Amino acid sequence: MSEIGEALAGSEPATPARGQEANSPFSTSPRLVRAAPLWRLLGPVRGYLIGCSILSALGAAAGLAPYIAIAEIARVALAAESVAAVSETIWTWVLIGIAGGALRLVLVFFSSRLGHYADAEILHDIRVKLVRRLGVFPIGWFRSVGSGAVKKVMTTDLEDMHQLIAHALGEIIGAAVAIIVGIGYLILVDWRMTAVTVAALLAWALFFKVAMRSMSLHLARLNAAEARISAASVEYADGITVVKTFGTGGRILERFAEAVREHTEAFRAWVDETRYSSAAARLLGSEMAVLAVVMVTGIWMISGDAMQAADLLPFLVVGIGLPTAIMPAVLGEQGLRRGRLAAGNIEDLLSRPGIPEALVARTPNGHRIEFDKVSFSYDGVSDAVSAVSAICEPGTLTALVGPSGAGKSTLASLVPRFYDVSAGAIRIGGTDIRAIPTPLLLSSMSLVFQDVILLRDTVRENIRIGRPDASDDDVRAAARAAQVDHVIERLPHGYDTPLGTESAGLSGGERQRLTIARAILSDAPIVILDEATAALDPDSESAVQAALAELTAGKTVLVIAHRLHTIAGAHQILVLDAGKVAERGTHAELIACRGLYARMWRAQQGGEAA
Ligand SMILES: Nc1ncnc2c1ncn2[C@@H]1O[C@H](COP(=O)(O)OP(=O)(O)OP(=O)(O)O)[C@@H](O)[C@H]1O
Repeated sequence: MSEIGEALAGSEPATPARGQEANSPFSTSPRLVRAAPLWRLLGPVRGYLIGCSILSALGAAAGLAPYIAIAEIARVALAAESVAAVSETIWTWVLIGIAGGALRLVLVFFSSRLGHYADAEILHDIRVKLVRRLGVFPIGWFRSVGSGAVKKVMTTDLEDMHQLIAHALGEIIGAAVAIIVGIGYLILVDWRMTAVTVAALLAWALFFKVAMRSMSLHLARLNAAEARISAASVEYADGITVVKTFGTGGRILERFAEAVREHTEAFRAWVDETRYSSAAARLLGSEMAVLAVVMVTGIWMISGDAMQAADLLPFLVVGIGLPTAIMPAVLGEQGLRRGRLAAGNIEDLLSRPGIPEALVARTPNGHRIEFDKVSFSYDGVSDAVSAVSAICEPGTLTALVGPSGAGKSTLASLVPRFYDVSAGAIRIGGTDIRAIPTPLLLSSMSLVFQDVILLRDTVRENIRIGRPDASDDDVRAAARAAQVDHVIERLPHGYDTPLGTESAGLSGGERQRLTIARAILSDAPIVILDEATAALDPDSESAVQAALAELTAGKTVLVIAHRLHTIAGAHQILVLDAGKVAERGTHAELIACRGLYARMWRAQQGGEAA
């Protein structure tokens, strides 16, 4: 529990996101790409980015100097009677050209460094915020959204942010400044020729705009498809055992294929939409097209004495370079668009409400659990748990039994607030659990679930999660109490053996006892067990039962059990049926009343005897 508690302790209050649209990884509707989330997210590094932009702008302006110098040298030389007469001016332009080129290198270098500083800082900041935020989401949210969608935000969206901050921003600003300075210079040379050149560029821009018309929509569709592929891949990897066992992977592979198909279709639609206009734009925007326009107009003006021949040179040197300068701006714009989309997704995740925390936090007085007319519905339509009332006293064991789907796991998961009750209240020590700070609530209970979750860490650290400050001796004592000490000693590096996904070859029962050792170490006063001894062989089961007896002694214990003989000694048994408490009492009382429990007991005894 304490790892969850720690994540929660570091949580930050949610920042409400303004003006957000329904968005991709967490919904299927396409997002409107907006700048506001990006602007807010980049808040901490705006200083760096402004510096990076200024240096990039100055670098781009300086980068034009060599071209302008070449054009000016040619103009001066052509206009002069002898080159010797203008040699001083020519050398000045040579120096300006060389200095401009050198300055550009220096400025671009520092601009890029600032961009990467900003990138490293903001991505670290966002990653930390995201991880903290994930810690405050109700577990139910992860189940409904899928870890693949979260993974997409943590990988693809962060990569898009990196591309934007470290590369696209500088490229866009550099290109914009190069175009403005270039056009400004050409206006000084001849405004009429400049007008013709700019008109050619505008025609190109128009074609490109048409080509990019539905880019935003397609990008959102591609984005959503990527999220689905990611979710399906994670599902496939998680369920690989089932997939291999049954050969085809059935629905999982179908979902994966569906996501890939959707991605291909979205990509094809995007290519179809843009291929003609983009090809035409490329042709019109190529240097040759602009050169043709400049040459024809220039020669026409020169032959009509409307312009001097030397004035054509700047248009040939600088003017035809403008389309080349536009491309980085266009590519950078795509980076900006992706970055804005990514920022929207990230902000969505950061602003998603976590578990609501009470304004006035209260501390429970003891560890008595009280269910007071508790109802809960997953879909808001039908109740999975309906008006359940019960009291679990400290030092007693309450068992939840009932047919499959009766609501046992749901009721148990309401106690650690994996979900919040829809009606009624759960109190611990007389305090509504919604008023208890979540880290305190979670640290007051040990949860031992059917799914054994071991982390990629040593055996020792896997147990120590239960109490991070526990000494090695405490860890060993907990392992002994959980009957797993001798198993650990036999591992290649004992307590220092790293556990991978295969958990160093530990059996199911041994893995379960490891998590029980973790719970014993945390020594929380409330224990919730969900099917802890399911699917074990008799030897493992008796070892696990002994470990559990050690864990639960003197605690407030809530056990979900299918095999009734394991809870026949419970102080109280709640028999759930269709979300309601159908019967309650001790084993003897329930057998005597010959109801649902007695039937289940007889059926199991018969089954076991057979
Ligand atoms: N995450 C979920 N989303 C929607 N419905 C759910 C979810 N989990 C359970 N349910 C539904 O809620 C009801 C109660 O399920 P729950 O898992 O609590 O029953 P259970 O008694 O623990 O069953 P089992 O013994 O089979 O584990 C069932 O109808 C189930 O389909």
